[in-house]
Amino acid sequence: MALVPVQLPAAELLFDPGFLGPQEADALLAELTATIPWRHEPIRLFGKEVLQPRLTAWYGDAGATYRYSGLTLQPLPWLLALHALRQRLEAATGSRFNSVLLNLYRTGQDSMGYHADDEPELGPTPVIASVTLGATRTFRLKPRSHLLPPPSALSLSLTSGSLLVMRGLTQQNWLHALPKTARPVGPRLNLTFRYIRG
Ligand SMILES: O=C(O)CCC(=O)C(=O)O
Ligand SMILES: [Fe+2]
Repeated sequence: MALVPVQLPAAELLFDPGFLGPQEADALLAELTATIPWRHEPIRLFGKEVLQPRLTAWYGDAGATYRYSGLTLQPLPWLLALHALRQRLEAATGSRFNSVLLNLYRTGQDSMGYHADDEPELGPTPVIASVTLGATRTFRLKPRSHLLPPPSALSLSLTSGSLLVMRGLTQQNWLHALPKTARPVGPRLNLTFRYIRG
């Protein structure tokens, strides 16, 4: 399948529900779930130290260090499967990536709050390629408060094997989140490929 634009004001969003086939997505989910040294990182939230509601891992080229929420993450060297996925994403998007953040949402209680991927090392108009494996979860985008009149929020159902690309002004004008769900859902693994400026 192919990347198709998703209409969103003051943003550039593309979606391909079939970037990976179902069997390929299942096989990659099983391999990565088993082989990644998952970390459960603390973050500071309103001055208090708490554990993130998800497991994470960071892979990339040497030197692609990533700072967020007071953490400095050193990348692990590329696994073969992640390196191969990076090459396919570079071909599909025409953009380069030197790192990937993996998030494992173990259950519907794991989540990610509203944020923008707007760390300085990503630059002003980052290209973020987001691949989903496993359970379908709802991804939400809401406009930042400076967008007037405020456009409507958007919910996208991110299914296994799908690819969502956020680029252009998306991070400057919108926030995104992966909310908890009360539905009983299995694990979901999300990979966001990024380019960190050295
Ligand atoms: O899990 C997702 O779909 C979103 C992950 C995300 O926003 C991030 O890693 O910055
Ligand atoms: Fe994000």
